Amino acid sequence: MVDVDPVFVQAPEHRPKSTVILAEGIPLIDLSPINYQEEDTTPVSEIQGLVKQIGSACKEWGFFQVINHGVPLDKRERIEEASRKFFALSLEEKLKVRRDAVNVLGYFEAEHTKNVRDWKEIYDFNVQQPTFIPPLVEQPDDEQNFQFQWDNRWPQNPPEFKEACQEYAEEVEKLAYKLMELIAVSLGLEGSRFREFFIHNTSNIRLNHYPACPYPDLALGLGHHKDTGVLTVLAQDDVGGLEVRRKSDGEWIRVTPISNSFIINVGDMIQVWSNDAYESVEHRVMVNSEKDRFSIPFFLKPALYTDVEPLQELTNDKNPPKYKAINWGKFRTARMRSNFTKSNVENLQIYHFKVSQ
Ligand SMILES: O=C(O)CCC(=O)C(=O)O
Ligand SMILES: [Fe+2]
Repeated sequence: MVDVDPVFVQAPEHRPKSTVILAEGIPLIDLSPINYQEEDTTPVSEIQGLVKQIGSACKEWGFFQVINHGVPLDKRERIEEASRKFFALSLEEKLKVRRDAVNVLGYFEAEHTKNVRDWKEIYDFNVQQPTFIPPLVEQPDDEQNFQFQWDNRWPQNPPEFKEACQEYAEEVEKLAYKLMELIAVSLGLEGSRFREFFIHNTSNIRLNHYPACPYPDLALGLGHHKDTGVLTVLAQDDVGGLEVRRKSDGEWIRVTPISNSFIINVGDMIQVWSNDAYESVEHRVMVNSEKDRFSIPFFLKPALYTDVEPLQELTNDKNPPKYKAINWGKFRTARMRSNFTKSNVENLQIYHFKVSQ
């Protein structure tokens, strides 16, 4: 045990507990009502029921699982297979598409969450290409290295990788937009209220590989964090290890894998838009000493130029805006930087934008 690299070691209060509480309470929502072939055949009452379920899941948990979601299983299996093949390549091969401080997309094996290194390797690609970076996003430290767009870095192997990724992205993105419509309605807004923010979206998909770990009681696959984007649609395999911090009592709850389901979680930007009506929730990933684990989150994110602030319709004299506007591009860039090093400074969080009341 003494030879574990200290960069991976979690502070005692963040280490896994020996007892696991299973997530019986996490809402399981059947999305069949939005997946009728002909739209007008869906009874209104079913949609209303669904909206209600989504609204209370977002309020009480910030986390829920969905089934009958409309994403074809063959597309999901294809990207899962491509991901396994990619991570099985030699490190040298994977490093050919490694991300760096300038281009944020590609392979990365040294990610830190809250300044502790995660026991995982990842591959990121953006759904919409190219991603143009407006000049206001960041003052480059070094003009020559400043990029005006982020490009996906596709590996040569496995040969079907790019196509598998793109086909899956198209489907999972549709699901994310449907969920956003339901969320909008559940907040009393027009279903299309959020659409404008995603015209030049920066949504991305991440392939996560958590190798079996000899120190599962000291390290985490992914340290506790909240997702910064708008909404996450996560495909996890059958190994398990994801834990969510229950809002009601702060306990860490294990999310039991359900085959062909997705885990949905509210991100920081919904929290800001909804003026804290729906809050993003902390989660983390355990590793184990026997099995590798794979997961594939889709992160719905707005355009870089978006100023995210509490929506006017959701604030009033009695419920004044709790946040100042957050420029998504600046926020995202600041967070990206902090992923590169183990520093002692906390990275940028939405509460730094809280209006003092
Ligand atoms: O691997 C998982 O189950 C969760 C991944 C996650 O939370 C993330 O990548 O932000
Ligand atoms: Fe996450």
